[in-house]
Amino acid sequence: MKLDRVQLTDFRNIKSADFNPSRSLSLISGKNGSGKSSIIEALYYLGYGRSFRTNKHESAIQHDAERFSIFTRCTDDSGDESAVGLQRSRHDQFTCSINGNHSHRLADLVSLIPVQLFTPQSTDLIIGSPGERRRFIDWGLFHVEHQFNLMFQTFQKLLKTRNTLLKRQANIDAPENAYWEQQFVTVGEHLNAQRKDYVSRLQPIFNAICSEFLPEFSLEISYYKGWEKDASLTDSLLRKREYDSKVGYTTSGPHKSDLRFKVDGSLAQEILSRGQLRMAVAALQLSQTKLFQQETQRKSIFLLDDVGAELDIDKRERFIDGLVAMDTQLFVTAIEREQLDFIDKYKDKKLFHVEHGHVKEE
Ligand SMILES: Nc1ncnc2c1ncn2[C@@H]1O[C@H](COP(=O)(O)OP(=O)(O)OP(=O)(O)O)[C@@H](O)[C@H]1O
Repeated sequence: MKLDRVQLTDFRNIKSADFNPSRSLSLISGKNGSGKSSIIEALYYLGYGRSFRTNKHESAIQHDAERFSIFTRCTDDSGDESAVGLQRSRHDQFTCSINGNHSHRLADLVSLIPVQLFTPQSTDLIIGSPGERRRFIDWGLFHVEHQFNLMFQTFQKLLKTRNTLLKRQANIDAPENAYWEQQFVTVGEHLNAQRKDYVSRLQPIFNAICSEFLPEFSLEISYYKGWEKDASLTDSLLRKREYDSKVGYTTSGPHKSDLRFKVDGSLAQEILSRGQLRMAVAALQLSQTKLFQQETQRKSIFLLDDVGAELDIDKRERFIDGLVAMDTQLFVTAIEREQLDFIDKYKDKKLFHVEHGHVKEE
C-alpha cells in the first residue's frame, strides 16, 4: 500500500493540510510543537482507527472544531486505487469510508492500510506490559491469517463469558457451562498455535537482523503461551479452577501469553542499555515488516516519530536503510533536517516542513 495524497482537517493544531508524500521516504521537520507528531498520529489513525497518544478521540479534534477528518488516496500492492476517509466527531461512533462505502467496522479500515510505528516509547515493546507484545504478535497474524480477527474476537467473548461464570461462582462442570469451557479451550488452543507458529517464523529473521544491529549480543526471543509449558489448556484450567473461582477470573490461557527477550540467559532489559533496547525493538519491527512482506506480498507503511531522540546517527541510518530497502512507505519526523544528514543519498524522497500546523513541501 502506498499513500499518494493525504488531507487532514481540524486534526490537533492542523486546521487543514493537503500533501502528496513520497512513495518511499518523506521527512517531516519542524520545531517543537509545530505539528509533526500530529501528522504521524493522523496516519496512524488510518492503520488502527485510533491514536497511539490517547484513548480519547476528542483530544485529537482541534479545539473549537466539531470533528476531525483524515482522507487519503492510495494505491494497493496490485495497483488498484482507493479513496479512504475517516472522521471522528465529539459524539459519533467510528465511521470510515472506503471508495464511498461507509462502514462502522474498524477491521475494514485496519485490514486495508497496514501501518507500523516507532516512537520514543517503543521500548515498551520489551520493557512494557505483556499486552504490548501480544498486540505486536496479533498485528502480524491479523494481516497474514484471514480468519484471525474472527477467532480473536470469539476468544475475547469466550473469556468474558468464563469470567462471568467464575464471578457468579457457577459450577463450570454443569452441562450448560461445560459447553463454554470446551469452546474456550478449543479456540484458546487454536489462538495459541497460531501465535506460537508466528513467533517461530519471526525468530530466524529476527536473529539475522539482530546479528547486524546488535552484533555484540546474542539476543533470543521466546514465546510463553500463558500457561504451564507441558500442560494442555484443559489441564491447566482444571488445575487452577479453585483459584480462578476464588479470584473471579481466568488466570491461565492465551490472554496471558507473552514474548521473552533474553541475552545470555538474562532478561534483555537487565543487560541492554536504553539505546540498545531501542535497537532491539527496531530489529523486531524490521523482522515483522520482512515477514509481513514475505507472507502477503504486500508493503506496509512505517511511521518513525522523533527519530533523533531515539537512536544515534549510524543506528538511525541503518534502521532507515533497512526500511527503504524493503520498499516500505516511510514517514520520518525530526526537529531538524540535519538529524538525518545521510538522507541525501536516497533518491525518491520528499521533504516537508511544518510550522504552526501548516505543512509545506520544501
Ligand atoms: N486538540 C488540539 N487542538 C489544537 N491544538 C492542539 C490540540 N492538541 C494538541 N495541540 C497542539 O498541537 C501542537 C502540535 O503538537 P505535536 O505533538 O504534533 O508537535 P510536534 O511538532 O511533534 O512537537 P515535538 O517536536 O515537541 O514533539 C502542540 O502545540 C499542541 O499543544
